[in-house]
Amino acid sequence: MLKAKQSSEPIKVVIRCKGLTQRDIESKAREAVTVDQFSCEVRLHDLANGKCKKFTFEQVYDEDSSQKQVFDENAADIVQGVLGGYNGTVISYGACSSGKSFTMSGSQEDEELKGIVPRACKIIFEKIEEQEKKYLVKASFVHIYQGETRNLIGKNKNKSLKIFETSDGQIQVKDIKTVRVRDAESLLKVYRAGLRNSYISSTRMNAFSTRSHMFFFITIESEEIGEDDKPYIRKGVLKLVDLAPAERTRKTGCTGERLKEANSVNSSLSVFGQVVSALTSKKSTYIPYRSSALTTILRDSLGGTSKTVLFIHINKSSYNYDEVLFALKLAIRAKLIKNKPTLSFCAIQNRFLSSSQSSVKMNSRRSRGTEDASIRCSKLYCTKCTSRP
Ligand SMILES: Nc1ncnc2c1ncn2[C@@H]1O[C@H](COP(=O)(O)OP(=O)(O)OP(=O)(O)O)[C@@H](O)[C@H]1O
Repeated sequence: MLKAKQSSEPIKVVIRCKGLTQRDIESKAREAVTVDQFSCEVRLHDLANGKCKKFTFEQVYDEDSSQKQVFDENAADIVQGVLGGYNGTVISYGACSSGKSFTMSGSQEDEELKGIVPRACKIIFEKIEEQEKKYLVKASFVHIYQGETRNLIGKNKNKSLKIFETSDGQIQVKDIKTVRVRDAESLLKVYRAGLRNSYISSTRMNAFSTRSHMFFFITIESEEIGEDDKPYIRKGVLKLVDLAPAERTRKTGCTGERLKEANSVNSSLSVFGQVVSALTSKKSTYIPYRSSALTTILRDSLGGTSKTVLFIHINKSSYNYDEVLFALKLAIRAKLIKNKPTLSFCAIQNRFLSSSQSSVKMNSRRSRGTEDASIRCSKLYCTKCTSRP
């Protein structure tokens, strides 16, 4: 694989605030966070002693931000990049009930409240329709529950899947279920089917709290004829990641199985924080990606070749002061992570997408047992890889 020198760019860190809930108001909580959307400053007020901490980011959304605005200004470019042959990642991080799933999934019924995933599904096929090229779109949906990676779709949902590294350094999930899709509706159907299988429980903070880290992968390949009249393939993988909440168990009041889940999530999020710290510290010589399944899967997204947006969600209530401070400190560090987005553009020996099918063309080659979540070059059809500006 020939690799041109890629320029590095920081990952984009976006703060999204959620206002006081009825419950906050009833419990006499006050707003501890104020936002200046023009200067992109978040101010965290310690109401007990009148002190205020200030943090500045590239993009900050107050509670009145619309789902469309959030998608258009942050995720649309990532989706466009994936259609063009880059890997792209959107990560939704935050404490319990801070709005992570609202940002990723949103409402299924109300068009205006639809989140990033349904909007991405729609726009992918709108863009494909505008092109002359042939496309192949595939989806996978896995989650990490109590440290184990499992399919959220397909038959074997209880099987623990192995994550491994190939000889050329790619991270793969063995036996990941992959579905080929022809339109936005089928893609969204895969997502919804997976969501129905996800683990959601009621906690003191949220009646529908996510108990596992969820990864929806959309792989897009397109075929085109290059300037040398030979066929080429572009391949990009979109990772849409809804993390389980960083949770103070004394606040959420969980016990038994819920407590085990929370401890497992907290430990993987702690490794997430360590990876962010290691990537942004001049002193560190080792990045502990392998210390959790979560960071192993996210290796390409944090300090790798993906274009990445990290949403940090915060509750404005004074009740959440400690969690907000923790999340903002993580966000400030994450701003310093640099990725090197790399185009996957491979010459192939034969055209592999049939011209008799419309819009999205299906690949006739046999599917492999293992599908890759972050592959840059499939040896199945690659004769050489190169990069284009
Ligand atoms: N920006 C927002 N505007 C309006 N409602 C919101 C917003 N963010 C979150 N909500 C509402 O707050 C509630 C909790 O949000 P959500 O389930 O997305 O939180 P979460 O961070 O995913 O929670 P958990 O970590 O417990 O799974 C939901 O009812 C959701 O609709």
